[in-house]
Amino acid sequence: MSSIWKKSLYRWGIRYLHRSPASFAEIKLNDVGMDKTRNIGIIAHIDAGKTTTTERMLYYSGKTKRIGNVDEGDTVTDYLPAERLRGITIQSAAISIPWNRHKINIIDTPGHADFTFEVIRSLRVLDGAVTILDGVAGVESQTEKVWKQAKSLGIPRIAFVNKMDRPGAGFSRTVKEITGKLRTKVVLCNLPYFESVNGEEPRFVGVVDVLHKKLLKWKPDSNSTGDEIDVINVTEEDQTLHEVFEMITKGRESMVEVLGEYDESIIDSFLECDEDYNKIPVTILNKAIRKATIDNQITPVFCGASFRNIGVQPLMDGITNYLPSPLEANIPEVNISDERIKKKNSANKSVSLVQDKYKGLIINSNPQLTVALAFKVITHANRGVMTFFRVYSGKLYSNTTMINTRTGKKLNVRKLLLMHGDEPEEVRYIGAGNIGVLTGNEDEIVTGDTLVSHGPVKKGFSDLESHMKLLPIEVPPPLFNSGIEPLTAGDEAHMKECIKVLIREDPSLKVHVDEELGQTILGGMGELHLEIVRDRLISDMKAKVRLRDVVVSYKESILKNPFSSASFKNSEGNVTVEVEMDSFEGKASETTFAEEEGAIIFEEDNNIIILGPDSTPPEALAAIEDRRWKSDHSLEDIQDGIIQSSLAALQIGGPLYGLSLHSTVLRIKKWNFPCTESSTNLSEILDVTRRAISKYVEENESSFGVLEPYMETKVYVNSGDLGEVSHDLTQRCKAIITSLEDESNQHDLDNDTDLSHNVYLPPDYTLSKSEAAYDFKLQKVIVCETPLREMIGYLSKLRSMTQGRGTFDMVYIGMRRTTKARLDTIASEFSFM
Ligand SMILES: Nc1nc2c(ncn2[C@@H]2O[C@H](COP(=O)(O)OP(=O)(O)OP(=O)(O)O)[C@@H](O)[C@H]2O)c(=O)[nH]1
Repeated sequence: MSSIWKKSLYRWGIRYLHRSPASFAEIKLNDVGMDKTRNIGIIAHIDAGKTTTTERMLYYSGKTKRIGNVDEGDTVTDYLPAERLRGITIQSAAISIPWNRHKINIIDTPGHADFTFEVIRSLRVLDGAVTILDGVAGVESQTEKVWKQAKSLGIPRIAFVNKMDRPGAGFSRTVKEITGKLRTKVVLCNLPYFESVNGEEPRFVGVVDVLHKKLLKWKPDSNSTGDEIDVINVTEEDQTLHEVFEMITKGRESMVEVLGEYDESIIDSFLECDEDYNKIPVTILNKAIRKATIDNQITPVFCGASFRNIGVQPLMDGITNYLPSPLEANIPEVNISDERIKKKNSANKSVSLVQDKYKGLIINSNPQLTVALAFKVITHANRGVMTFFRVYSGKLYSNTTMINTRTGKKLNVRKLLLMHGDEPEEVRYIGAGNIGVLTGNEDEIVTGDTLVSHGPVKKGFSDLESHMKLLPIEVPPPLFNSGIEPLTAGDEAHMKECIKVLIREDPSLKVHVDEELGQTILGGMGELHLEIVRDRLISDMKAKVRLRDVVVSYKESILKNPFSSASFKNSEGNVTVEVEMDSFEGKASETTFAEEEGAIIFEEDNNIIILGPDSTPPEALAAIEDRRWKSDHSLEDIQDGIIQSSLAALQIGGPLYGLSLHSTVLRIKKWNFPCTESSTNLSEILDVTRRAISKYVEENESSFGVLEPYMETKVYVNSGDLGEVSHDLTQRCKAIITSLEDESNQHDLDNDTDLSHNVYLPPDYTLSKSEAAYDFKLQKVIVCETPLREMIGYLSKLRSMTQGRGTFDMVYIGMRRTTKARLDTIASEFSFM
């Protein structure tokens, strides 16, 4: 009893029978209320199908007239030439689409680990995320990484198990990995449906909608765009669909069990419905799923095959049904700071800016004020500098004034745009909860800046308003370096201009000039990252430059504390600075200091600078007290100057190879400055600080050593290849193997509780019949720690050892000391860093 079930679909709001280009024309996207807005990101491992799925969403919403394909290089979201050429996403594209009388602002993010920063900055402005998983590969490393980041920001997620059409796809296996590796409870909204025609292998043709008790089948025809869906009512009486009915009943039963833990209304409804799972109304279930998802208690799971145009529309419904509106989202903290230097309070070890925290202030208590976060700055070939921002409160209007609270500078808001991939739409304002673009203001805004405005009202900014700061965006450290030089001296000015543009766009790209060698060094997240930078410089920006080989980013650090300090005085003897150094392991932000109550602690590039509580000269404090302070510079100016100068000195480098210092604690033990004289120059204390640090470094050269980046590496191989691959890892790659595990149960090792225990998991039909399933059972995971340098080009080596079957992934774990033996091998690479 198959029917095209048009009317009922509309009743539950789904518009997926006929794509209607004008479906939302009656409602202007910019006027959709906050409650009907969804800011979502699409996150996943590389190649899981994010762009493919996004393209379908654009098409079904009526936003595009044809489906773009990654493999043909004609997608809307991957619009950079480098993206289309490589078939990967590099920049997060922002696009607004209508669906279900809602507006979905989608950000399609890159999956490659080299572009993790792009994902992090996008996550900061999202209210919810769709995690796309490859049904064959399951939960991959980058998915785990971005999932954790989304979780730490409190962003609710739904999961989409994609590529269900591929041989070896395992829905239930992937769900087990979701619960195991991602540690979340799940509610399975859709189950995969396979059909066998004429005794052929079963083919994935649709999904079982557990909530609505329907079977949704898409046309298997390869020319079908997936607009038409055969919607079949599943009832107990229909014997032909007996199996599907069973799936729905079991699916609902486990849904009720999982949701019942959070929501009593589910249990009440179950009892009212004579304990019949199939009688519980959809509205009750939907409400409970929505609440538990927004509270980050569960993850709703959908499945499909985007490439075959199967299963995308129910996922879109899931977005509007279960992900939060900006009103329900986890609003980032707002800090009010009147300090120009970052302070870290030793008592709570927080690196956030001190002073009062007004959590939730923006939306709730000051709706008139417009507060926005600039999360991305790009330079467009025709439109110039474009700043992507998210408005958290109020409305940002064109032709008004705003203040950048980082610099305290007032800026003009000229043109405002809503972006649809590369297509702009000029608008008069962008309201709270939305993502927009402002043009102009070159060099005035960088990623992470907070922008405050009074909207169209002309008035000045109070002290409080001009010091508001939304939680900043953390920039990961660069792991690879490459020297860059102009082809001729005449090309240098243009090279510098181009680098400036790239750095403004991408804060994970670092530039450093080695004064001694006269060499400019670019630092990036990976080989691909720097390769793309080179392509952009040479092909897009026409810079005449040469980039040297990409090498790992090494650092120097003090390895043993000599318990001495160094002091430096200027020639008149009235400015002095005394310093000492120490080191720490791990992340600066997680390092604790026992006795630093009252100290100013500044952290950058994983170095910590401490202005101890007793470092300020008692004469200076007395001069402030007795109003004898005459200097043109305040105490804060001097402290700020000392910190900035220390930072520069740490960048200049260590005594061994001139590599920048890392994991170093620099203590300013004492400083003095003639504050009762007006004419003293601030630059004097900056110079003395730098010289005191150089003196310390020179005097303690023997205590310094080299650090190199280490990765936690997971290598996936068949058991037959285990011996050769392990041997190669330990011998050639200098790996320390920490464990050897079976792929199939790897996720259960760390955690005893099986979060999938009461979830109904249908049999994975395709698995037992496919070669891939066989491989999966035999797959082993070698978990090890490796120096990053030895992993360059590892994939091709691994492939040749495993007949192309082995894969690996790695995550940066920190800088480690380089052994003497390794130093001899790698020291030649230091010359161009
Ligand atoms: N068989 C099959 N292939 C798919 C499916 N979805 C995507 N693909 C293919 O998988 C490859 C990767 O798809 P993308 O959409 O570029 O994946 P992505 O996650 O956006 O990749 P990055 O942007 O590079 O991170 C392409 O060759 C797609 O055609 C699917 O449902 N089934």
